[in-house]
Amino acid sequence: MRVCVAGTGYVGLTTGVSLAYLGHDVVCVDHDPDKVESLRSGRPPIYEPHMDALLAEASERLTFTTDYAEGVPGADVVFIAVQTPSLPDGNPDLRYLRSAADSVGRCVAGGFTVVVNKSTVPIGSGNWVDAILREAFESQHGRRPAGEFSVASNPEFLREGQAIFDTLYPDRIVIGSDNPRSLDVLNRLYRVILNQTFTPPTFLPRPAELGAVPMVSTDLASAELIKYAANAFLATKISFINEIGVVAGKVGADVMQVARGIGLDARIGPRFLEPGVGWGGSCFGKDTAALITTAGDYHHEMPIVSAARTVNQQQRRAVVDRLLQELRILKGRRIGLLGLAFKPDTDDLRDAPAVDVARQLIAHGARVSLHDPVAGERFRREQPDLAPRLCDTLDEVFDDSDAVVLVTKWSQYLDLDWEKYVGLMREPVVLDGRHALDRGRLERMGYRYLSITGA
Ligand SMILES: NC(=O)c1ccc[n+]([C@@H]2O[C@H](COP(=O)([O-])OP(=O)(O)OC[C@H]3O[C@@H](n4cnc5c(N)ncnc54)[C@H](O)[C@@H]3O)[C@@H](O)[C@H]2O)c1
Ligand SMILES: O=c1ccn([C@@H]2O[C@H](COP(=O)(O)OP(=O)(O)O[C@H]3O[C@H](CO)[C@@H](O)[C@H](O)[C@H]3O)[C@@H](O)[C@H]2O)c(=O)[nH]1
Repeated sequence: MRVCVAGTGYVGLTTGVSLAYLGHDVVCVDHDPDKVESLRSGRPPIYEPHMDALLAEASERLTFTTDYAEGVPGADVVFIAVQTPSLPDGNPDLRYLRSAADSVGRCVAGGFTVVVNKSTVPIGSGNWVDAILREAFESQHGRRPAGEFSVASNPEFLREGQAIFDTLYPDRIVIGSDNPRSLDVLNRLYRVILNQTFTPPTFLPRPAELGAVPMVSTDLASAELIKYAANAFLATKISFINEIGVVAGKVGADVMQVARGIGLDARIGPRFLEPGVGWGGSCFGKDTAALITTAGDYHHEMPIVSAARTVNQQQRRAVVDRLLQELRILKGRRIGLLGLAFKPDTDDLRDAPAVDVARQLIAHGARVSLHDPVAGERFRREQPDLAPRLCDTLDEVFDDSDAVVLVTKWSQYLDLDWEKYVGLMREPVVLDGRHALDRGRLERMGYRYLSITGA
């Protein structure tokens, strides 16, 4: 099938490259000429495991361009996957979506095209995008559209760092549409994923337990709400275990044992119960804010989701409080932060807890040194005022430091030769912000091990 994808960020690029790998002809459009240039020469502008390999495998069926006219006319499906970041009032900024929909509406021609919102968009955006497409079509063609396109919602659930895995082996595919023809087109587009009949890439084998992938076919508003509800639930689950972690610290219980003990209950499940510094990233903060704002439009408060956000902010402050408790004075102290990306296996720094924690420590007068195995280059661009604190080597981070904090659970930090560094520190304090290090082992090496929950 012929596919066009607007936006080549984490979602758009993953969608475009994966669909090309699966045999579709894909044109990816981005308004940023630097990204397009980089992709044309086979270099993904983002760090995502396996992306360069899949890009190379799918390159024959992939085109990158800044021009919608190269991809939209004659496409069976056009995905809109542009960013929808938060405005200060919590509403998503829809200007990129508006602009993309306008460009698509002007170019759509020939046959029937399903225009799919893959961006996470407020409830009702399907209708809004439909109206923009119609206006743009009319201004371009001088007549009203007569069934050339239909809008559908196909929310994305991929996790950064596992984006290609999640696309090829999703837990489910959700389609919101009231048009049977659109449903049929999207069913055909996704058939090989739904039935798992494609040949997996050698570097990403199919999980043994995976059967057919369920498809949830529903109306536009329900599909849009499914996306927000999923993210709000996951964010709340993490905040819940973090809140339990605080109580565990006070009563002398081990939150990891508690997480295991509740997670074995099939009704609760073991995933997303890892306590620590809390969630960050481009989605949970933005999407919980948008959900609360949407509910507010209907004069409804969302106390559970609001509390999940409050707890998450408290977790970031808890890092500083724990260091204050241990070191008493932070002024002049040298504190190293291990990990800047909001999670391992990505270079994404959006709403990264490390950035918040670094700024809080600096406000307390600490001298902060920062390290990340992958996100350093992006950090220099996006946080220029903090960039001078970035260290190229771990020796620099540990050298003469009063404490180091594990903020991001990169495997490089878990597998570190910790013994080598203990002698470099002025005070051998390790604050394990992810409950991921081996306390006994570190203590035997001479470290003073602290966890974020107070133990
Ligand atoms: N990142 C994730 O893990 C994730 C997962 C699920 C859903 N989402 C949602 O998907 C959407 C995209 O997120 P992302 O992280 O991929 O964003 P991103 O910022 O990484 O990428 C967006 C891309 O769109 C391009 N763009 C912006 N306006 C454009 C236009 N008018 N025409 C063409 N290109 C344009 C930008 O240059 C950029 O390359 C958001 O709504 C997000 O909430 C993200
Ligand atoms: O038990 C856990 C699990 C995660 N996190 C943190 O939560 C954040 C988000 O992690 P994750 O969900 O793995 O990453 P994202 O790439 O942000 O993916 C989320 O957000 C995407 C964007 O909407 C959705 O598509 C995904 O389904 C959803 O998991 C990160 O800071 C993690 O460190 C924890 O603190 N504890």
